[in-house]
Amino acid sequence: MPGDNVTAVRSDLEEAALYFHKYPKPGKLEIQSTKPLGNQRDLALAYSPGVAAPCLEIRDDPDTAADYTGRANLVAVISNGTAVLGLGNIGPLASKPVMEGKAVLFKKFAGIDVFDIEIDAPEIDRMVDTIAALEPTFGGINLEDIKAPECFEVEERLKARMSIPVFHDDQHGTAIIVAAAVINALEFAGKNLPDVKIVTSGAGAAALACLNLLVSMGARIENIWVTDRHGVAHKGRVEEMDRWKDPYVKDTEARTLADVIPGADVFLGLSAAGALNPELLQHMAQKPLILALANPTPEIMPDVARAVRPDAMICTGRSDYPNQVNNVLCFPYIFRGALDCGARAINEEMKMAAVRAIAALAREEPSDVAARAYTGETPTFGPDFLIPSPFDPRLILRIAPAVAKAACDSGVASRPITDFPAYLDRLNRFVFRSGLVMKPVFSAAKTSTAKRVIYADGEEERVLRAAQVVLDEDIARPILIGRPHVVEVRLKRYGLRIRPGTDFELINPEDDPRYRNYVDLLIELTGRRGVTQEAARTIVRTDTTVIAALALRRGDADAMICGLEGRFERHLRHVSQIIGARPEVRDRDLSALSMLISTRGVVFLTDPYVTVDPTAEEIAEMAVLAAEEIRRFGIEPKAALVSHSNFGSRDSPSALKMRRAAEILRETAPELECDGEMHADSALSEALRQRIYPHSRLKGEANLLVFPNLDSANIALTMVKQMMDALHVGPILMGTNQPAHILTPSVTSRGIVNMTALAVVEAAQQRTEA
Ligand SMILES: NC(=O)C1=CN([C@@H]2O[C@H](COP(=O)(O)OP(=O)(O)OC[C@H]3O[C@@H](n4cnc5c(N)ncnc54)[C@H](OP(=O)(O)O)[C@@H]3O)[C@@H](O)[C@H]2O)C=CC1
Ligand SMILES: CC(=O)C(=O)O
Ligand SMILES: [Mg+2]
Repeated sequence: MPGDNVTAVRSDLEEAALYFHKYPKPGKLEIQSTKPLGNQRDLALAYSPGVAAPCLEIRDDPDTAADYTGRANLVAVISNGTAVLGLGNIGPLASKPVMEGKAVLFKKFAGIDVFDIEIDAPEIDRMVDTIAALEPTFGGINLEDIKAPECFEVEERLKARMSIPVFHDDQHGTAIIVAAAVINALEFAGKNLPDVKIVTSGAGAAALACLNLLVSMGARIENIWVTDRHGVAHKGRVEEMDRWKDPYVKDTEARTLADVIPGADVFLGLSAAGALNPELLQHMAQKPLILALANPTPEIMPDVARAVRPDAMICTGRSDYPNQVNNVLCFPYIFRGALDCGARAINEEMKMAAVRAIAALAREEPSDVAARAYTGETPTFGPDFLIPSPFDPRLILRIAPAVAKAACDSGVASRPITDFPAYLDRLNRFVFRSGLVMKPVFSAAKTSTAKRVIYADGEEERVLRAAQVVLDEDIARPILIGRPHVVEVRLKRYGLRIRPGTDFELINPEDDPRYRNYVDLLIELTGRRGVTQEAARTIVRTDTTVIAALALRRGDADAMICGLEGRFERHLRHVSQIIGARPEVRDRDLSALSMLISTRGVVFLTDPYVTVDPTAEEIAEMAVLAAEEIRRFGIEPKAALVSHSNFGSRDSPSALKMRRAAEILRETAPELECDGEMHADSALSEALRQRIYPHSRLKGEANLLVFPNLDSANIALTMVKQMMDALHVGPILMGTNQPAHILTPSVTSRGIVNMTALAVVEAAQQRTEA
């Protein structure tokens, strides 16, 4: 009955996905203007009468559309809804969430703008005519979730008619990533592509394109067996046969998947949930490769497959298991490369370049920067790491240039790239501008050996929500300080699944067995500063920041997070007294670093929270500590000592202080790319800096701004944050003897998760150094 499924019990993930899509605004994307529209003049430029000028330029020279409109960076993700994931023919309207999803992935991973277009066109002619008519709007067409065999003819005819890349993602995006996984898996298993037996479940868009690409790479047709819902594609079969399946038809008595799977080296599932019976795996060859790629539920779940074949290499299309073989690893970057050189098509050379780049990236030794980012825990090439993770920031840096180069070499680029190092530099800047900057920290946190994070504000809704996320994501093992009855009621109220005891440890400030020890430690640490026995007892009962710091100091936790309520200075006083400073900064104040992530990029600021008026020596030290912290993100620091004076233009005390700090840094930290004193705009613009002082040691854009005092740093932080709608990660407290962070009352639950990941990475690093 229609609507029956509405009453079906939804999983937590389904509930969360519905909420995610509905709030705070329905859907996943919106249009944003890239030009100011603040006054009459702007209106006259953007719209009538000014807009006529670019219109006429484009009329006279169509190539200038790339200069005057967003077309060269705009892709259409188009579906008719006939094969949506593995959900089948659910229609164009119901496909819209998937297409919006592809659109945001294009934007996030490769900075490409997308209009998602869902068309009511089940028939080939209508689909082709509709899509071909869109050519003036777009720089490329990404066909999505259109069923076989119609998709093959649609793509063929559009490629012939259109002069922009037309790429059916489910065919070629999938084929490229499958080919990369196959290359790497076979190397690991010690097998050769021409010799391996490949059996498919599915003979649709994705499966046939994968086979065609593997054949072009050396797989032999006689070793390939294709099955679908009607069984083996065999000679004489009439059901669901077409000219695209014909090359794989076998003259055979075999009829079912069970008949053909014995001895198979590769199972390629691009069909539907549960299509592979686990028992069949027993008959596959040694070290088989199982690609169970149906979405959202694979042909077989990895743990079920692993139980039957411990020697297997297993891949799925999902993000919650190792080896995610999903076309998201390909489509953003192949289009990035194609658009950047104005490719008129995506040809075989470009596809092969993508295959090689992806396969090579999985085996690549981590670069210095990546190794730092992953704190040496980068998964290395092997059965559980056959292909890179979708969040690897190097994907765009490897795939896009390889694809663009192949386009230029094969003659399809209308704007060939001549300076590849400069192109790579541009892509690098994109990586650091996107929120991907937090990803290496999350990866490192997941593999950290020091995961116990204690939260002073354990009754707070934001902390409870963050605790749920860090547990789900395996980032940390939370210890919450809070009264059990309060925590319990709130967990229920917010619909959170985590429970004390089983999922996290709870310290009851009113009654905890460790209370005596904590009081003794506090007296020991502060006794000489006049804290009496009675005062210590009261403090430990009432101040959760003190409890968190004492727990950390005693080794009951690896890192602490506090500061959601009350004044920063109060928390800082406790942290300073109980945790203290690292030996090398013991005679100085602690300091803080903040990261701002906006659409314009990532910038770090120090010190917006702690030291009111630091000396030149303290400023130099802060810069060194901040640089160390920034390297944790896999970013090479470029520091500017900012001032109202620009390279000696003023001689006020604070200008002299910053000049002196620059001198100290030149002597004590020559490896740090750093200069000053300078204006903030000179720091952020190489062109401006060059005009004033062409010999600066700082090249490109500074990513670390070191301020002369608390006022300037804090005002800059809050102003930029507000005006740029930037995400604040921090404050990151620097110089403490153990990882301890004092957040601010305005921090969001997402901010707490970010700081937790960072604290866990710091704790792991300290443990390694100890
Ligand atoms: N991981 C990834 O990156 C990708 C995964 N996919 C997944 O692959 C699957 C197929 O997508 P696509 O090729 O675009 O769709 P198509 O509709 O073009 O093809 C589906 C194929 O699967 C077959 N099939 C369906 N159900 C079964 C079953 N129970 N047993 C055996 N065969 C079956 C169909 O056979 P018949 O014709 O007899 O119905 C058809 O051959 C989907 O689950 C999709 O999510 C697709 C692209 C990328
Ligand atoms: C990943 C994808 O494109 C699909 O499952 O259809
Ligand atoms: Mg798809």
